[in-house]
Amino acid sequence: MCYIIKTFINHLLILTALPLSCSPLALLWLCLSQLPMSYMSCIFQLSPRRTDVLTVTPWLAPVVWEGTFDPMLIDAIYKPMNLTVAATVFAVGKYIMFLQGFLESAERHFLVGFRVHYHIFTDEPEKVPPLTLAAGRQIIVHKVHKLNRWQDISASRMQLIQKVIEDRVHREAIYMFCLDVDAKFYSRWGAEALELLVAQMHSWFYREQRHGFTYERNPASKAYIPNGEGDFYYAGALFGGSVGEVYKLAKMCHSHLEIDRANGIEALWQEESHLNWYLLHNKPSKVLSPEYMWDNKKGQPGEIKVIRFSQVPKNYKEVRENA
Ligand SMILES: CC(=O)N[C@H]1[C@@H](OP(=O)(O)OP(=O)(O)OC[C@H]2O[C@@H](n3ccc(=O)[nH]c3=O)[C@H](O)[C@@H]2O)O[C@H](CO)[C@H](O)[C@@H]1O
Ligand SMILES: [Mn+2]
Repeated sequence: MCYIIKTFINHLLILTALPLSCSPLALLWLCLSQLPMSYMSCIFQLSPRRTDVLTVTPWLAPVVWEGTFDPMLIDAIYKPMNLTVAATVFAVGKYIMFLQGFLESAERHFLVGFRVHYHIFTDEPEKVPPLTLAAGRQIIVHKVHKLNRWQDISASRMQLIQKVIEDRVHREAIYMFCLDVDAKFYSRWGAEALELLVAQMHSWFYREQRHGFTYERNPASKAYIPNGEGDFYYAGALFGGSVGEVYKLAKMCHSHLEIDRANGIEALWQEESHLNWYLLHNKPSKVLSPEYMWDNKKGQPGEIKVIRFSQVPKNYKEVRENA
């Protein structure tokens, strides 16, 4: 505290020592640009700015909402680490139409200033748009077979995520995120999302009570969550964390999907149901607010100060295989 007061006094002294001919804007800029990190964090962080939403879980994981973090401070901490973050994106069948909008908007808002490896899984590699990416960022294309049912395409992601981590991501990246392709970025989606195991409150369920969540309710399924249990309803469209944690998650969800399949069971929301089971038993160390994967169909209620990433409206019958 002493240090901060001393720094503040120093800044006042700098100000008074400047020639009066300096414009007030230039003075303000000079003053702000001199502020050390500790002083900035004192200004921006030490009073609760969100009291309208849950900002910490009962297991003490932060819930990231606009206003709960200082983006400059976050970047100042993470950028010097020179991290590589992998992102898996599936664009199979007609979903290839979403890829360009996804990638172009990601280049504007997704972990800007970080090294990002986009792992694109598609049955038509020649249709991946030839984009020029920012320095340190690259696209890696993986050819996959198109499965017949959209449910299988969506669920097959767990197995392919597991495999790509084994093949290369474990030595190429520190963190990774697994993202739906039918969405666009609109605003900063940054390093504040990095943690060991990261999940997102589903935009349709963050105000619901537990009994309203669409968990799998069949006790014979490996995704079964009994009534009265559960924390949040997490989105299948976005999860991530350290490469090691995502590997454990994908491997277990894949194995549970296989066990269910062998027993002739398909959970209500396929891999999303298994993801919710996994996250109930392995609590995420950071929870992202619905800002991080919104659905514009819901408008913009007061607590959503920023829409960072949001689903593109689509006609399911047109884009999904065998819908
Ligand atoms: C916001 C959210 O939580 N979305 C989930 C939800 O609806 P969604 O409507 O978001 O599912 P979806 O149709 O977008 O499918 C999920 C993702 O699978 C990929 N894909 C799917 C079909 C296809 O023909 N080609 C293709 O590439 C693509 O990356 C897509 O973004 O339910 C799905 C159940 O299966 C998944 O759990 C989604 O993550
Ligand atoms: Mn989607």
